[in-house]
Amino acid sequence: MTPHPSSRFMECLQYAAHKHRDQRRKDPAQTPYVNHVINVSTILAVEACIEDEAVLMAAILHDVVEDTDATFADLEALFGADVCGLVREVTDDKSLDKQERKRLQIANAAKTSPRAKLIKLADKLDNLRDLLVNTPQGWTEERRELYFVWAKQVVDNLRGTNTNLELKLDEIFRQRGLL
Ligand SMILES: Nc1nc2c(ncn2[C@@H]2O[C@H](COP(=O)(O)OP(=O)(O)O)[C@@H](OP(=O)(O)OP(=O)(O)O)[C@H]2O)c(=O)[nH]1
Ligand SMILES: [Mn+2]
Repeated sequence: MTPHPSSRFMECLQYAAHKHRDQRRKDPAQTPYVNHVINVSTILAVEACIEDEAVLMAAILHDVVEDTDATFADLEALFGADVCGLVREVTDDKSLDKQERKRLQIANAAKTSPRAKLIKLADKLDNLRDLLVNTPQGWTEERRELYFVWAKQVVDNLRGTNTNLELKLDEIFRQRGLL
């Protein structure tokens, strides 16, 4: 039988597309935000060969609490405690100021579970691939460069999780002279 996406997975896609519907990425083309979360889940399925469905679902939902009116209670009711817990692990606390959130991403990366680390690696890979070709609107060259430096500090605390993803991230860091 041909494998097919589960109805749970399809509902995740539909939910994320709906919640992020008015949000755009910061690239000059103002790509719909949902493209990013689809990229992250696709990186995990295709490039990291992850078959753990809760991880692929949490990748689709990874920015939905941070960036929309969705709550963890919503995710738990709709998609269950496992998926919700993974999203919780990769969600920044938006009540903190930006500098503190950036510092905590580095510090908390090491304490994250291996399944949530996969999502974080794929998230950074997609953001960095985008930054190689685009400067987000309103960013200076210096800010773009500092994002690569910061992302490497986060990734350094996620290592030992997935060889494929780490090799691809390292290729980018090498290209930028950081490795
Ligand atoms: N590269 C890139 N990033 C974009 C774009 N549009 C939005 N972003 C988001 O911007 C964040 C980086 O910008 P910052 O100024 O450092 O952070 P902030 O948005 O949280 O204030 C990334 O979040 P992050 O905290 O690193 O990860 P996450 O929020 O995606 O988990 C990324 O998801 C885009 O067009 N290109
Ligand atoms: Mn993201």
